[in-house]
Amino acid sequence: MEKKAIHFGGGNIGRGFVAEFLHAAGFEVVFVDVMDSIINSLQTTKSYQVTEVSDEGESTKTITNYRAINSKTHEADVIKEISTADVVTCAVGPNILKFIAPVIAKGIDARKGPTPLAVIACENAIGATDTLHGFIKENTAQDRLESMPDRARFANSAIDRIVPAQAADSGLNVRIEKFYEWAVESTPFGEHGHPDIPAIHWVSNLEPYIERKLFTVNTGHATAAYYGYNAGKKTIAEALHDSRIRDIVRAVLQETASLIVDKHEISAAEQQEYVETIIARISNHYLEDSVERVGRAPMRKLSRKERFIGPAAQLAERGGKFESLLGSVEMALRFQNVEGDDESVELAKVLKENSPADATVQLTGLDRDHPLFPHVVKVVDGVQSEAK
Ligand SMILES: NC(=O)c1ccc[n+]([C@@H]2O[C@H](COP(=O)([O-])OP(=O)(O)OC[C@H]3O[C@@H](n4cnc5c(N)ncnc54)[C@H](O)[C@@H]3O)[C@@H](O)[C@H]2O)c1
Ligand SMILES: O=P(O)(O)OC[C@@H](O)[C@@H](O)[C@H](O)[C@H](O)CO
Repeated sequence: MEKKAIHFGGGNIGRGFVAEFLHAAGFEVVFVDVMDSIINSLQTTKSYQVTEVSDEGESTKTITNYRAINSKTHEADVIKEISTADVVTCAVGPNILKFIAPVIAKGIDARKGPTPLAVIACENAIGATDTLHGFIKENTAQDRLESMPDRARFANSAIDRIVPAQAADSGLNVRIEKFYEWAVESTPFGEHGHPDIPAIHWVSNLEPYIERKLFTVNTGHATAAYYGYNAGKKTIAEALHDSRIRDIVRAVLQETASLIVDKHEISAAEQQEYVETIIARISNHYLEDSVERVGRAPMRKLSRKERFIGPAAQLAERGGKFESLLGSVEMALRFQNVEGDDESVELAKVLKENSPADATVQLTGLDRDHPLFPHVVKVVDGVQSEAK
């Protein structure tokens, strides 16, 4: 029988990464989304194209064998599909996980087969599948919790591929970079074994992969985005073309590299090579990735486990250097009232209505007695003072 994957989020990474590799692995993909326009296009178009763009030219793959369901209007259909699926993935954004959990919980509860469903959240966040699992448990009857591992297994992942916002006239087609990395925990599947998806690199300990990815790719990317935005640059490539910003990105990545090397079994030389690859990737001008997309949701990006405060807090605890990361935090705090970005509006409000210390607690989740706390308060105070 054909294998079936249910994928929540028919957006950029959903169509341009997850579905591509599920399709290549022989899965039928059922997209679930709440946006009518995406669902309608997926339902009426039998194929779309994923085009890799780089200095070496372009290469295109055609994706077929998918269906699409709107979970807003057809929840019962989604539950039925999950009850007979092999895999559930999602790429909806970390803040949306709580909204997709109830329908996944119902689908899992309705399962009868001998093999548990594999649930893999593909979001830029540490422990995103654990977070989703927590919400699914909250939406499952108490007397069904103990037997849930018979029906579903949950594996965290680290996912890396730059998929910028797509041109308005591109339809379902996606232009992306060639590079990709998809690491997923293998241990949760136990005796059942993990699903057969060749693009996935199965690992027993995900922490080095997700920390290295989030604190290098995303820290560097977001630093370029916020410095670029504040300097009037349009794209990440344009920001990195500015030697001042490029040097700052390098300085920030030197700080996070010291943490990665110190904490994980990754040598300084290997990390340096990784950093160079990342700088080359995010400088890819064929992608036309806007500073607004990469800087989106600044409150999420300033939160405790995220790309700036996450490594800076660990460095502060270990007596390491974090001054350049504080510069990125300052630039992120200035990403206010950006059109189309609700969090940037909320950020401006939090900064306006709170004392520096209270705003720091609210935005970063740092404890007041954490060694990083006074340093961030100073930065917050500085940004608040400019607005007065
Ligand atoms: N774009 C990238 O380069 C990239 C790379 C790696 C990881 N990611 C991560 O993937 C996730 C998605 O990013 P994206 O760039 O594809 O964003 P996107 O906005 O293009 O796609 C998100 C999709 O989720 C859908 N959605 C929202 N609420 C939903 C709900 N309740 N149920 C079902 N679908 C819902 C949206 O309609 C949209 O189609 C984020 O966590 C992001 O950090 C993105
Ligand atoms: O998706 P976000 O908002 O967490 O971060 C924006 C970009 O840095 C991100 O989407 C990258 O393009 C991606 O993580 C590359 O793998």
